[in-house]
Amino acid sequence: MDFFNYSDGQLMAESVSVAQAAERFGTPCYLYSRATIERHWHAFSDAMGGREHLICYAVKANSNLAVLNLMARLGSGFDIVSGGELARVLQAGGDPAKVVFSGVGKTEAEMRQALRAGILCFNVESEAELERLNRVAAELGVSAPVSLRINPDIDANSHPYISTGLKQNKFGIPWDRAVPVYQRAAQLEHLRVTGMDCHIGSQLTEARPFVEALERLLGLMDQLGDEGIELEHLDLGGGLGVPYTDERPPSPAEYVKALLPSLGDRQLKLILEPGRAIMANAGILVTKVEFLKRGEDRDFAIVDAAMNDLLRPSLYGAVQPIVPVQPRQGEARLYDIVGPVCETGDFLGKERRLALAPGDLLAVRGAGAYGFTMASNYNSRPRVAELMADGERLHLIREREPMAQLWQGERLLPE
Ligand SMILES: Cc1ncc(COP(=O)(O)O)c(C=O)c1O
Ligand SMILES: N[C@@H](CCCC[NH3+])C(=O)O
Repeated sequence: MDFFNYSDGQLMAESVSVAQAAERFGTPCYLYSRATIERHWHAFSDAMGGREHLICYAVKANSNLAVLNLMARLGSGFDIVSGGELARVLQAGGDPAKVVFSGVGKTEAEMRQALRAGILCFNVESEAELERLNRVAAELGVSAPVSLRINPDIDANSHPYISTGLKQNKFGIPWDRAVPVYQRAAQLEHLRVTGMDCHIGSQLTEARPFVEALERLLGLMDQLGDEGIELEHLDLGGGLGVPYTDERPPSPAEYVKALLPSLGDRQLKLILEPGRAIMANAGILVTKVEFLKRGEDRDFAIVDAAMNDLLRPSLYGAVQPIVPVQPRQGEARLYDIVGPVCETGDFLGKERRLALAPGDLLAVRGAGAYGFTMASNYNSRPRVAELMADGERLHLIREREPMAQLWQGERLLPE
């Protein structure tokens, strides 16, 4: 459920006309809906009933400061994967005590930064990382809160690039090493073992793999309990899918409800790290048709947005709906919707049946997650503006990059 609907033949973002937003701030632009973001966040939180929990929004999905600030105002925690994401969270007013730090390659500098900020815990992904974290914490004279990311070897049935919980993936500590690594962690003087973590993949469309992972982790926790290692929290990661087209994933409420029975009355805080499920359908990418071109066996609609603005179709073959902002009468034809970037793989959608004329506006739906955050300057294209609708109000939350920013920091060689 989102707040992008048609009214009087016009696509609206809440009560804001998308066409007027494009007129005012130009295209391409990302346009988000505050009400949708808040609704999705609450859907997770409300389904928890009385259970102790923390929603740690996955910053990588959309890290605009205005988005992070909305999360902070809701009381959200954050899942980060870099020092840059931590800096953004702090800049946006997020609470460092609600930050979990994931990722396989944390540098010493990032560890220092996070220890100084006082984050909730490090989701440690390898034995070498554990040793490094202990050393860095010792240098600072502090104790680092640690949760081990366990790779439960579970098939998420998602795209191979975004499945993370199989033993051939680079993520997490192998299932069969979990107990000895916990024992090692418990011995290290500058670590405090607080939790267990996993993240099995992204865009999962069924609850079953999550429940399986949860049960595997709970079994492991019981084993650790026998060894005298008691944990305070269990972090099940993110990964709940969204309906882009005809996928039918469980809703956040159905997903949380599927998890709760396995937890029973254990005194354990449940952490979730949703990104896509909160943001994907809270945003659209608005783009203008520059040219229509008749091809041999298909037509092309050449639009002003490209793979550098929204990479998912090119990278994963992801299919996201593309709809007219002001639907017109007339003959609908089959179009490949392509951008101006010099790559054959530069497309936003293939074989879409649309009635189009040059100058028309299109909206790519489901673009609020992994849209702007994966954007690049390829072909020296400035990154686009980001807007947020809030009821009848429209806010510019990131300016379109000025040309000069393209070469900011670059230097010529001396004569
Ligand atoms: C460790 C971790 N947590 C959370 C997420 C968020 O995933 P999603 O956006 O699928 O909810 C990801 C990305 O897949 C991740 O790698
Ligand atoms: N970027 C991916 C998801 C990867 C999630 C990051 N762990 C996507 O757009 O679907």
